[in-house]
Amino acid sequence: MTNQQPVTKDATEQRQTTTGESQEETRPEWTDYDFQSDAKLSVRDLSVSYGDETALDGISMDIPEQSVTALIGPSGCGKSTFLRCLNRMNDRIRAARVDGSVTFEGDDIYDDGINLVELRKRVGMVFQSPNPFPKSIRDNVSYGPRKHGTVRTDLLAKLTGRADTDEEAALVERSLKQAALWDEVKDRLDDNALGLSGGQQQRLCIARCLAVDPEVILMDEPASALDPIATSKIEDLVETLAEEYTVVIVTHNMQQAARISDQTAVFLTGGELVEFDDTDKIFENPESQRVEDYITGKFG
Ligand SMILES: Nc1ncnc2c1ncn2[C@@H]1O[C@H](COP(=O)(O)OP(=O)(O)OP(=O)(O)O)[C@@H](O)[C@H]1O
Repeated sequence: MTNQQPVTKDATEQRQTTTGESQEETRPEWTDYDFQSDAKLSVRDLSVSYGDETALDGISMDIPEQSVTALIGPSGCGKSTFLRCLNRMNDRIRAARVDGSVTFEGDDIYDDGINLVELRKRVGMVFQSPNPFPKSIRDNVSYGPRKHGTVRTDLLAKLTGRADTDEEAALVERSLKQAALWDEVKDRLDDNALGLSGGQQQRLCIARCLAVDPEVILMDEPASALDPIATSKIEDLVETLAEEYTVVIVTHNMQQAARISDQTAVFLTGGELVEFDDTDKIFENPESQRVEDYITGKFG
């Protein structure tokens, strides 16, 4: 029998927290991910609190373009808060205080004078529960382009014969095809969207997001309310979308993160980003003992 003591990866002394998560030193190099493309979004020293409670604590992270970045971690570690910071959705939460910067193609989105409507057009969002409008499938998709004036279909345009009817039809078709929904709905575009299945509704919400030509798509657990077949369709879709768009996705499902993402960021208790790297590296050989414990199901 050997006399060896069990050692952690970096031999850092560890303590168990009440959540079962052990505490260890966090090293900056574990989050300093050196990816081989341009950064679409650069986050620096981002902290968020809700009243007295810290939800994110000094996060710095670059998000590579045209790829899928997964955000994983136990419940309450700040994944959704982080996602909402990327298009300033936290502005809608009165108690939220945001410090630090998020740069999108050179501009700090937290600067005064940023046009939030334009920002959220370029950095779109898909939510956990499908939330189509109680309107026709067609109107759901064309709602954004009409609002932004990309297509004109108002009464005056119609009366003067200047309505962009063909343009609108083409945009609806393109967006529904991109969202892998066209074949299922092309013969019932005027039906109410609420009559679609949950999975179809979620792909419609993705089509609605795509219709305004975003560059980044933020997804907050987009498949968590769906059955396995609908989930698999969303996963396939996310991988396809990343050929053209930058996708950032929050998921509780680690197999899903491993299947569809190119890189994974692991957040842990206290709103801390512990490790960010290629997804294969995170799942096969993480640097942090806490990340390994989380991934192998020891807590969370
Ligand atoms: N609108 C809010 N008002 C007050 N506190 C909030 C609000 N949203 C989130 N929080 C708190 O901030 C912390 C982080 O929450 P957040 O939802 O970002 O975590 P999460 O990792 O996405 O959790 P989950 O996986 O359960 O969705 C939690 O302690 C949560 O209670």
